[in-house]
Amino acid sequence: MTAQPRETFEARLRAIGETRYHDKHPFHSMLHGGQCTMTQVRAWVVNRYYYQSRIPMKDAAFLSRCTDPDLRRAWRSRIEDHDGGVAEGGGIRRWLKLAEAVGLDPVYVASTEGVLPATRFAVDAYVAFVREKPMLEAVAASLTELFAPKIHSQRIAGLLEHYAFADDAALSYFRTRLNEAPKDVAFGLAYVLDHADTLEKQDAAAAALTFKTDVLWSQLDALHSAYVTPARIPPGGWDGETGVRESAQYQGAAQ
Ligand SMILES: O=C(O)c1cc(C(=O)O)c2c(n1)C(=O)C(=O)c1cc(C(=O)O)[nH]c1-2
Repeated sequence: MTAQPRETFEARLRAIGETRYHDKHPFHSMLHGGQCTMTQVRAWVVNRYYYQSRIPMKDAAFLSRCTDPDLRRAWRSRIEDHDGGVAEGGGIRRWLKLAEAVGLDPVYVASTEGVLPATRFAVDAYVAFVREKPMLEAVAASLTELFAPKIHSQRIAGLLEHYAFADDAALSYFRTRLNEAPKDVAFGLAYVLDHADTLEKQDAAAAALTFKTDVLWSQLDALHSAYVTPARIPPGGWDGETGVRESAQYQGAAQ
């Protein structure tokens, strides 16, 4: 079957974000609107660390299958963005700065103990998807980043306005992503538009992007179910206390 015209296919991909991206999730409205308690903010930081920690692993899985040196060269900066160098670190270290700012022990957060089972399943499914699926689908799955700069900007503004822990140092992860993501997404989008040259491949790429929106949405469903009243923390989930520093300034309700 004939492929959709490039513009129609791009609009189709963007429409997936319009309807399914996790900026529409109620947990994000609470977080960005200042309605989260500090326990809920900490639960988000603990769980989202797992996603951060697995992103460079999924990019390494991608690179391990990649036979084209040009594609490898373009892709490898994603790992550098998250891991950085020994001295300065990268996105993972910046996420742990956020963990400290909200009163969590970064060693506890980095241990990934307390990560909700559903978060683990969702994130591990993303890594497995990138390891196993055709390269086109693996790239297409990363295109949720098309929609990430908007949510990162909303998050910076919302956290600064509503929470006492938030300052430029605590939020440096998100500011840095605003600079890093556009180059990744421009490359990824061009790759998908160029390589999805049949309707079947376009359908597969759209399905991969939809799958990825599910990966993101499921993580927030897990948080909402565990930590928003009527809270139901599953066995193994963070208990709201472990890893909270005694000196944590920001106890109690959102501030
Ligand atoms: O805060 C967010 O909502 C958000 C979403 C996404 C995304 O859409 O997958 C990423 C990020 N942040 C992010 O910081 C990041 O480094 C990242 C990498 C990837 C990816 O799939 O390779 N997505 C995302």
